[in-house]
Amino acid sequence: MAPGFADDDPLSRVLAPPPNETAADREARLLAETEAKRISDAIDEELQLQARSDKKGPRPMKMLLLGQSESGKSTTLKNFQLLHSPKAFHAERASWRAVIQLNVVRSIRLILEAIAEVHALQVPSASSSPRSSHRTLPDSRPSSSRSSPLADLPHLTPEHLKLRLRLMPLLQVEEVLIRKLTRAGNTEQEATRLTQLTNMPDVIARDKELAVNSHFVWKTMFSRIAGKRNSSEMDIDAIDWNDPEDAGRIIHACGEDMIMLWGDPVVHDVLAYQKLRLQEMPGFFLDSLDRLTEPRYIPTDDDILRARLKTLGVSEYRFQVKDENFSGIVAGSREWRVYDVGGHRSLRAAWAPFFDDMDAVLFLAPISCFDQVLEEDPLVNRLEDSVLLWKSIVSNPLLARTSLVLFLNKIDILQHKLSLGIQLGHYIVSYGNRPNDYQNTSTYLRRKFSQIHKEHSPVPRPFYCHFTAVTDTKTTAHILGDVQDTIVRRQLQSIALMGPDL
Ligand SMILES: Nc1nc2c(ncn2[C@@H]2O[C@H](COP(=O)(O)OP(=O)(O)OP(=O)(O)O)[C@@H](O)[C@H]2O)c(=O)[nH]1
Ligand SMILES: [Mg+2]
Repeated sequence: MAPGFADDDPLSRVLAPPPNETAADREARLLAETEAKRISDAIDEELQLQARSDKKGPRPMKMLLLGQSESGKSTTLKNFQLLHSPKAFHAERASWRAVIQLNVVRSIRLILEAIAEVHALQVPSASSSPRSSHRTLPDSRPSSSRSSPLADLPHLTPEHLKLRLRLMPLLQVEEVLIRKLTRAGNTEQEATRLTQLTNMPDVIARDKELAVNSHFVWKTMFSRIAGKRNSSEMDIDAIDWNDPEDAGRIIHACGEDMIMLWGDPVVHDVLAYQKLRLQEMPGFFLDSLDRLTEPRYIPTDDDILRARLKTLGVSEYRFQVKDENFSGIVAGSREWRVYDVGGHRSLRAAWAPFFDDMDAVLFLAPISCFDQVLEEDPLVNRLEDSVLLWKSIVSNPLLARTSLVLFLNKIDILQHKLSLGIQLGHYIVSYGNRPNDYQNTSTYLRRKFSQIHKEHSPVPRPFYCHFTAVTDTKTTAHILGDVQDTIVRRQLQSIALMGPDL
C-alpha cells in the first residue's frame, strides 16, 4: 500500500502527488495550489455577497449606468468595486495588466501610423493609414482632420524611420493579446449585427479596439494564463513571469525605444500636425512608460481605473453596502445591484428592457468632448450626442419616477483643454463669446443639462448633478457615498408617501 493516503479513497489517490515528484515539480504544484485557492477565495467572496443578499433583508437597490461610449460608466463601476468589493477588485489585477499593455501598444501603434502618414506626404510612394475619431475638429463643422498645410510638415529623419521599424514587433504583441482575449469567447467581429443580448459575443475586436460582453469570461481567461504562480491578498504575484508568451517581455525589450519615441519633439510635431491628442484619449499611459515597461510591472489601482476596455451588452454587479455609507439612515447593510451597459450607438437598444425596474439611473456626460465626434458617426459632435441622449432619458415615461443622477464627467480633461486655449464657443455656438474658463463653461453646461431635465421630465423631480473625474478614486468615493445616500433617502421617502404596503 502506498503510504500517506487512505488505501480505498479514489479521490485521495487522484489528488495525491506522484511518488516520483521532483523538488521543482513539488514547488510548482504548491504554487498552483496556492493560486487556485486565491481564485477560489475571490469567488467565495462574491458567492457570500450573493448568499447574504438572498437572505431576507431590505430590498436591493438597483442602479443603471448610462451614457455614450467612453463616458466613464465602467470606470464608475470600478470605483464601486474598489469601495465595496476590494478583494475581488484586487484579484483582477493580473487581467487588467493585459488590458493596460494593450492600451499602451495601441497608443504606440497610433504614433507609428501618424509617422507613416507624414512620411507618405514627404515621400508620396509610402503608404498611409486610417484616421481616428479622436482627432479633433478644427471648428464647429465636422471636417477633414488633415487640414494642415504641407509647408508645415514635420521633419522626419532616417532615425525616426529606424525607430519606427524597431517598434514594429509591438504590433504583434497587440495581435497576440487580442487573440488571447478573443479566444476566450465567441469571435464574431461585427457588433452592429448583434441586437439580442443573448446573442452577443463575449469579446470582439473591431478596428483593434477590444470590447467585452461577459465580465467573467475574459478575466477568467487571464487568470488562467497568468495565474500559475504563488499568490498574495493583493494578487501581486499572480503573474507567470516565466511565461514565454507574456507580452511584458517584448514591451520591456522595446521600453527604451518607446520612451525615446514619446520623448521626441518631432514625434509630438507629427501628432500635432495630425491633430492627434493622445493624452486625452482613453487608455493613455505613455507618461508612465518608465514604470509600465519595467520587467515586473504590476498595475496600481489608478492604472486599473484608467485602463480602457469597451463594454458590450449589459452586466449586473452586486455589492453589499454597509451602514456607514448611509449616514445611519437605515440599519444593517443593503445590497446594491449596479448595471453597466455598452454606450456605443448600436448597443443602446439593449438598455430599454432594464428601465422599468430601476431605483436610479446614473447618467454620465463627458463634458470634455465638446470638440470631438462620435467614433460610430463622424458627423455627430460627442457633446451634442450626450445632450440628446440625456433628453431621451429624462423624458422616458418608464423612468418618470426613477431617481436620476447626472455626472458631468471628465472635468480634468475639460480643464486641460481650456488651458490649451480650445474655445467651447467654437463648437457650441450658443456659448458665444463668454469667458472660456472652467467656472463659466462648467456652469453653462450644468445649466444646459438642468434645463433639459426641467423641461422634459414627465413629472417634476429633483436634479442631482455632480462634476466628476471618475478616474480620481478619492473624490469619486465621496461623491458615490452622497449619491447612494440620496437615492436611499428618496426611496424611503417614496415608500413613506405610498404607504407601508407598497
Ligand atoms: N481623464 C479621465 N479619464 C476618464 C474619466 N472617466 C473615464 N475616463 C477614461 O475614459 C475611458 C473610457 O471610460 P469607460 O468607463 O471605459 O467608458 P464607458 O462609458 O464604459 O464606455 P463603453 O463601455 O464603450 O460604453 C477609460 O480609459 C477611463 O479611464 C475622467 O473623468 N477623466
Ligand atoms: Mg464600459
